[in-house]
Amino acid sequence: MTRPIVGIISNFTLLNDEYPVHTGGVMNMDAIAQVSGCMPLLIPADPAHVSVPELMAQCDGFLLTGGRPNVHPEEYGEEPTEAHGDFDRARDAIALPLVRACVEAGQPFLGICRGFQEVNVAMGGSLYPEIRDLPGRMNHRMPPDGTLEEKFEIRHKVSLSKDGVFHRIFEAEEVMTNTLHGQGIKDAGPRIVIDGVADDGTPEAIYVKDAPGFSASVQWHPEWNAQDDPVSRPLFTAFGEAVKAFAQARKTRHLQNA
Ligand SMILES: N[C@@H](CCC(=O)NCCCC(=O)O)C(=O)O
Repeated sequence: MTRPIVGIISNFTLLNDEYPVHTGGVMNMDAIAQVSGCMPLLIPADPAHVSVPELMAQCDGFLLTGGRPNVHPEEYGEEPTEAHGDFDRARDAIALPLVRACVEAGQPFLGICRGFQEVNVAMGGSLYPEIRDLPGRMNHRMPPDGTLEEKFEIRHKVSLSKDGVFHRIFEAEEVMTNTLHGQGIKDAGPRIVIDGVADDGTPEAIYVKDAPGFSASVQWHPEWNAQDDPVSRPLFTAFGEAVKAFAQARKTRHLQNA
């Protein structure tokens, strides 16, 4: 039996500073294959290569991965400044309409870090360019130097809404997470529910109100140590179950209409 397919939204990278490639972290693939129980398929996030309807037809769910470049502020009605850093307009052009199409169709997605920010922007929200510059906020960026273990180290608490979506997934009202981001949610989109926050008030866990499918998204990186981490594992398991249910329902519909 074939596994349901999870499209992994890639990042544009210049290999050796010159050779253009679409990349996806192996830890994302491991999490989807080994914890969610689905087949990971790397998606070139560029409308020159793929369209949203094609992706929706071929994949059963999507992992909106982390990525260094920031969502372009024009997507939420602001002018770019130096503080906004680098962009990936091709990924914006695929990921943002893909989120809206998935919400509409009830197709599951899991947003991680940049992916979490994409979900908020796609649903009408905005972002701060650099949250460590805001009064009372801590630095959520990874240490600039050090090993991968040090960069992905568990660094802060996230408090979850009682009886909310994430409380039910984790069976806990507080979880400990890593943190590797500079931006953060400014205004939440009208249907974005902030279901988890860090101690400094930074939104960390969201979902889309009344979305018919799985839409949980997190500002941290659960793909790190996904098999063993007590927070990552239930999140990828819940996502996998949602993708399997969506794939099965779609198959049943196709058979009924054949
Ligand atoms: N650009 C955003 C999102 C940060 C993010 O996704 N970081 C992960 C980077 C992982 C990598 O380098 O591949 C921000 O800084 O807020």
